[in-house]
Amino acid sequence: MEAAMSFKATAAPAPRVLSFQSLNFRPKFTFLKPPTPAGNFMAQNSPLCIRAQKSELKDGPATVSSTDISERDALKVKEWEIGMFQDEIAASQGIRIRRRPPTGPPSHYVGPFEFRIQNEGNTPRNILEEIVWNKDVEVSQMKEKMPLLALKKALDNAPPVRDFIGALKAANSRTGLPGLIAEVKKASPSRGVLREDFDPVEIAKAYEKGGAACLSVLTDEKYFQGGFQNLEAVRNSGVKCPLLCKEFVIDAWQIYYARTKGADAILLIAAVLPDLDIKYMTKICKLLGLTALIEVHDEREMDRVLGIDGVELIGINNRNLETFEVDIGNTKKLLEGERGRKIREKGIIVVGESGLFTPADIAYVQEAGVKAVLVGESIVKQKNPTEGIAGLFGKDISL
Ligand SMILES: O=C(O)c1ccccc1NCC(=O)[C@H](O)[C@H](O)COP(=O)(O)O
Repeated sequence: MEAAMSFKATAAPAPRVLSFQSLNFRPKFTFLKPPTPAGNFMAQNSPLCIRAQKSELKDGPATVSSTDISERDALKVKEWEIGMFQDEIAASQGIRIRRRPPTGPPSHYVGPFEFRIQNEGNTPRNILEEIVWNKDVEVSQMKEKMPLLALKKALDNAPPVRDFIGALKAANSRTGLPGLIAEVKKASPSRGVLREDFDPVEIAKAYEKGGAACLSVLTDEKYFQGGFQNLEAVRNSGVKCPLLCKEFVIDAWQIYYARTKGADAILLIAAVLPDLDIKYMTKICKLLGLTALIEVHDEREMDRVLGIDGVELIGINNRNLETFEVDIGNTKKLLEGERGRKIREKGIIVVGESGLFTPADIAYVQEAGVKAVLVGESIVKQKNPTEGIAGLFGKDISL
């Protein structure tokens, strides 16, 4: 396993620089241009594509004496302010997930009780927020080991991209049933370990044999016991189904990384990413030939995503990632009325995700309007996942 992949997200994020809050220090922000076809891509760090201008750091802001504050400290101040700015934008779009702990020490901090109480905002509000905060640390460490330039070079050796949406449409027309994205998933925060004897390649082959159109491979290690080594192994195993990299993407760097490991598609979660991120990341996906599966969970997220040009594939998650509650009625609710009409008009393919166990569940979400489904637990838990697929659809869909 290469160095970048051996990382486990246990390290604590760098503490925020609280003492600078009181300084009257206003940064200028630069919204970077989207990537050009020539690959003139600059925003390798900030998901919101916002950068403090470096020249400003050199001269120092007018309101703070440049002898008081080193360039390094100034950079920290800017990073802190940019972080605040990101969360403000996200909150204005109804996003409750903060990108990182707002102040003070990280959640793992075990120092004096009073200090912990003062900083209790640093405790994640729910599991999704905890995952995102860990991912923030993990990604920044991985980026240090493998900067974007190196990743771009690695793209030359990546296997060719396969048509994810094409495979779903073909399966749908062939069987008259939703195309199946079968998930290679060992464990999850809500269900614990789903399968002890977990061999990702064996499971992937069994899924393909059972008629899966595409596969979803969990790459998060800490919460799902997945990994990029699984994605790479499945990709190199001869399995032909296009692969979704099931990650918690917070940074465009991860999209490049997923492509170098053989992904054909990647998940973007609207509960985590503001519109600007989704727009920007969708463009990067297009540039790399990847399909973006944009996941929504409620009406507000669906409306935001429907307002974004170029969206081709939307997943409706029946699992509330903050509470773990699963309700397949969610798919129906989000496809009713004007939203369903807009989706059909735009030719967007909808994927029903999570909590699908029986042929009746499949029929229900198909009736609601989905052309594809994403299924993990109900098939990965079966001794023979090939038979698990037949059981889920009520018939052999490999024919
Ligand atoms: O599954 C979880 O517990 C979970 C928790 C936090 C964030 C994401 C989570 N799951 C991702 C998914 O939505 C599912 O893996 C996927 O849709 C398949 O669901 P299922 O068929 O119910 O395994």
